[in-house]
Amino acid sequence: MASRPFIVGNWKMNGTRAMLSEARAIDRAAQRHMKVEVAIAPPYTLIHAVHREVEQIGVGAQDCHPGDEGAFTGDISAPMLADAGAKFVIVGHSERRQGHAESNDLVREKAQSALDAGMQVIMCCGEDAKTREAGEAASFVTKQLKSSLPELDNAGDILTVAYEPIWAIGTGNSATPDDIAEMHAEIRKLLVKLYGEEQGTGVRILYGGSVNPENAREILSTQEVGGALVGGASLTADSFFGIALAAGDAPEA
Ligand SMILES: O=C[C@H](O)COP(=O)(O)O
Repeated sequence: MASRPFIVGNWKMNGTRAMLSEARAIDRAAQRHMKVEVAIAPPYTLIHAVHREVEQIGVGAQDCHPGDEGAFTGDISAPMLADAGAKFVIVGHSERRQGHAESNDLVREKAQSALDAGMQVIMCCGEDAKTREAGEAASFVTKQLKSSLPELDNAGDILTVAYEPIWAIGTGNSATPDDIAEMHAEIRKLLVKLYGEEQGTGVRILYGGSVNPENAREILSTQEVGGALVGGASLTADSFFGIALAAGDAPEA
């Protein structure tokens, strides 16, 4: 089982070169707090620049096309991302699944493409409010995940799962520790079933959805939470590192 908590900032469609100073500040803080693994996924336009500026943190992408190259105007392939310095790709984020009508099959192809290009994958999953209210959150998420995950021999080394209930994203309304623990236990069961005991328990399961420096400690000490996928609060080094500090017992910066 990977031991260090993994704190990933998803900058979404935010950031110009002016944000490179935040990336540098996050990197400096990460160099002082090695008990936590820190990464950011800036927009495509900043991946190479961030990669060149940082030493300690991981740099990844927020999506990729499933193909390697071709006539796909506006798309970016996994090999291009790897070439730009990306070490991982987030796939299946609800903002892609909903806003771009991405199916589980497409998400799985994207994940495979990222892995083929030598990168790791952060696979997102999560239910909407209606599904949770209907009491179907666990069955929805496990089905979504099962259909989105590629076949793997070494899942523990190259795969991270991020549980992000859609109703918690950007709302200030994070899921309760009990709800998170319950869902992560279901996800862990599925991972062990798909990849076997050793590899399945090695996959880190992140929680995402309104994580901030104030609620991070409670969320990150919840059973089976291996880290956080952070949106809004990852946009400044101060708030993002407040979360990273809560993830470990590192001294204050
Ligand atoms: O990828 C990150 C998640 O969508 C969470 O976003 P948030 O922290 O702004 O709620």
